[in-house]
Amino acid sequence: MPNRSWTAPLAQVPVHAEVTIPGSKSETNRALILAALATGPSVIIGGLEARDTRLMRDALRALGVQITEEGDRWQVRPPAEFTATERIDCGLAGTVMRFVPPLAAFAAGSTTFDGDEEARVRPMSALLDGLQAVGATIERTEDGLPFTVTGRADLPGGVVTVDSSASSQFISGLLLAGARMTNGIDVRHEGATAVPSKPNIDMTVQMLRERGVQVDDSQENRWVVSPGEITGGEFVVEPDLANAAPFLAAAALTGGRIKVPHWPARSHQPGAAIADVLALLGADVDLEDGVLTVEGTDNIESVDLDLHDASELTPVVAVLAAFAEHTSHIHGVAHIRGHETDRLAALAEDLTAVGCKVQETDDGLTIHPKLLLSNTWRTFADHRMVTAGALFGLMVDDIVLDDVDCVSKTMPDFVALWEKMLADSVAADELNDQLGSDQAADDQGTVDQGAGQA
Ligand SMILES: O=C(O)C1=C[C@@H](OP(=O)(O)O)[C@@H](O)[C@H](O)C1
Ligand SMILES: C=C(OP(=O)(O)O)C(=O)O
Repeated sequence: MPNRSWTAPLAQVPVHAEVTIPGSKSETNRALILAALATGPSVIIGGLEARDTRLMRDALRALGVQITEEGDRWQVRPPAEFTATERIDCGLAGTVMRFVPPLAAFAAGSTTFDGDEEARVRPMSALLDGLQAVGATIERTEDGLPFTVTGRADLPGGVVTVDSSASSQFISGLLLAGARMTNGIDVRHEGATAVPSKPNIDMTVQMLRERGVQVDDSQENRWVVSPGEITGGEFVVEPDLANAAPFLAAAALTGGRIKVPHWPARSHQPGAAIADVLALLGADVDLEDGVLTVEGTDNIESVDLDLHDASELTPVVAVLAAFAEHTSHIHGVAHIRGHETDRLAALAEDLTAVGCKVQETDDGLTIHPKLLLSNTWRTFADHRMVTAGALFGLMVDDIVLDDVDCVSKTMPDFVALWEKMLADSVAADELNDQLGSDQAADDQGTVDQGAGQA
């Protein structure tokens, strides 16, 4: 399919809208995996409908799981035993390539995993080493896709030491399947740097505990999952807070106001950090009755931010930094060179093309804001480069994204939601003008009347 380009619309007025964000990719795909491993049926409510979760459902079905979608209620029936399948397509989904192989390791037979061309360079070896250590057989040529998993229903499990510096998903993948292993699993991280995206591991632990699994995470860099049953049940998915970020950032950038309903009071999604990050960047942020409101002020503050725990936010923060008065620094995100694309290189290229001065560091970016120009914004098959380009295009005319469809990885309705946000903002502005002129006419009437009475 040819790439579809899209000219990001300019903000005609400061944005002013309420935006309902679809379900979290990370929670949806964990809920599906855990429902597949459970001892009884589950219902997932509000799961994300997007490419990554479609690939996950297809992968699980191929391993023998029954899934039926009725609107936003998905019924999941686990199989008595997983069945091996010829090929599983991971697309570009980290959660599929890192969470599904441990399930294939319970199937007696061989399953080959492959994915998009861009997926073949994403790191995998820590997970594959870990799976070998717990008893699976892996055939592989490189540190990545494609590879073949040959499993057994009675996978022993046990102690596994992995270097998870490149992604938290290696640990999450092993933990999610650990309770089903004969001895459970005891995962330790030993590596050059701290595990990134730690809140995502906390999310894994919490979702396991909600399903009756015992997890000991009391020691740093060690997670112990006891063998036992994973219970089914009914589970509700939170909105995807990383996908809320570009909409909320639009308020900060245009001096407008965006409200996002159903914002969780507490969440293990790294995207929850957007509220604090936007406050640091100068916006007014308020959470009341489950609605997060971000209101832009006149300026974007420059920042010095460690995004190691919330690296999904890097593209949005980098774009905001391009509109600050002074230089900003982002660090702690070396591992995002292994995300959908090398995000540090991609952001440096796009921001340089539109006039900023950007330095890539080992683990981040230094962004000096400069004259901003129209240009092509390359998206590198990365959904977050689409949302970042849209954000940039609110302020600079004629920003053309070379491929917008890759946003379907986690938000197929992004363009519609973005354009609706802008249309609602124009409508709110016109209404405001109308109310303003009605009020002025009323005031004038009062003055005239008053004058007549005098
Ligand atoms: O477990 C998860 O659901 C995720 C973990 C993180 O990956 P890394 O640890 O590779 O950053 C995050 O960036 C990704 O979007 C989703
Ligand atoms: C890194 C991301 O995705 P994945 O789940 O494919 O790793 C992301 O969505 O920012």
